[in-house]
Amino acid sequence: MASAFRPQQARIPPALAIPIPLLTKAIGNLFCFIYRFKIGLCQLTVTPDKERNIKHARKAIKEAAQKGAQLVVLPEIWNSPYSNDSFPVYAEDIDAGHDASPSTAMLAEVSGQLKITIVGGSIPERCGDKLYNTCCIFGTDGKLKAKHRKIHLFDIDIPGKITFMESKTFTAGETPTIVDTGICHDICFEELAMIYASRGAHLLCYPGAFNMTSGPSHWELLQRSRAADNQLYVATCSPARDAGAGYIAWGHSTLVGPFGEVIATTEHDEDIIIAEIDYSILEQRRTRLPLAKQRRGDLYRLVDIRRLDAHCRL
Ligand SMILES: NC(=O)CCC(=O)C(=O)O
Repeated sequence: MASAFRPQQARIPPALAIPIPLLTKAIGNLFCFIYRFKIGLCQLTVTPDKERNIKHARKAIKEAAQKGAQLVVLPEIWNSPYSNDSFPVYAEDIDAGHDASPSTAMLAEVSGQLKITIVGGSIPERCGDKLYNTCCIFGTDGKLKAKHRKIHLFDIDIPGKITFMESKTFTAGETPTIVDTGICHDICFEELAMIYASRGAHLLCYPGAFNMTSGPSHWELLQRSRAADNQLYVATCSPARDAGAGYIAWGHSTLVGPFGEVIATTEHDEDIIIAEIDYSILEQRRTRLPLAKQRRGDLYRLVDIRRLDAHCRL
């Protein structure tokens, strides 16, 4: 997830602020009234057996929670192989209820049971005749807080290296999600991260499946850039690497801090990273290096088109 944590929330007395998240406000905004909490990044192996993938994710979420994580993040496309042939087969109609979506049913059950927030990576979503690459965020009450459809589909063609066209099967989402999560390729777009930051996000989560070409060159660089530019935390969660898969994931799930520093990371095998996030350092760092104040709004400006759209439900 990326949990938005807005300035007025800093007035909440610390006694209330630690450690229980008193959650959520209306219309999709997820507010975590806490300064410090543990995040769990579950870098999972993904197989063609969907039932196994769901059971496996459930087990990993429980393990992360037992280790103290109050917010757990799963990888991009964790219930299905990452392939255009598989997406339509594994897709679930999330809006049609738990029977039609065993993957999100599990997330709802576990988040409520363990009283944790889950950023459910992403799964292929079927909506009418369209497919989306969709991340569902569940609150501590087990309720769906937001659904983010990947906005920037991953189309790449580097001859001899990698060709993958998500747009062959997926339709792009149209709305930035105020719970402030992106999916994978969304991390390449600084404007999106800036919009989230300007709306008060202190943590951006990107479930992501980079590959053996873009992973080594860009994965860490992009996370650290998004974090340093916007002075916030960035969390990424990848599938574990399967060298035999059609699309080989890079792995290296990571938490980056507001100076662009890597706080915790892993290699490419299955792993659960547990790391602490401390929102209180954000204000201190933003005071010491006041990028937001130094920005030259007289020379350049980011236009948040959705904010101007009166019909947009945030
Ligand atoms: N699944 C993805 O969106 C991969 C993104 C990626 O590798 C990139 O370079 O961007």
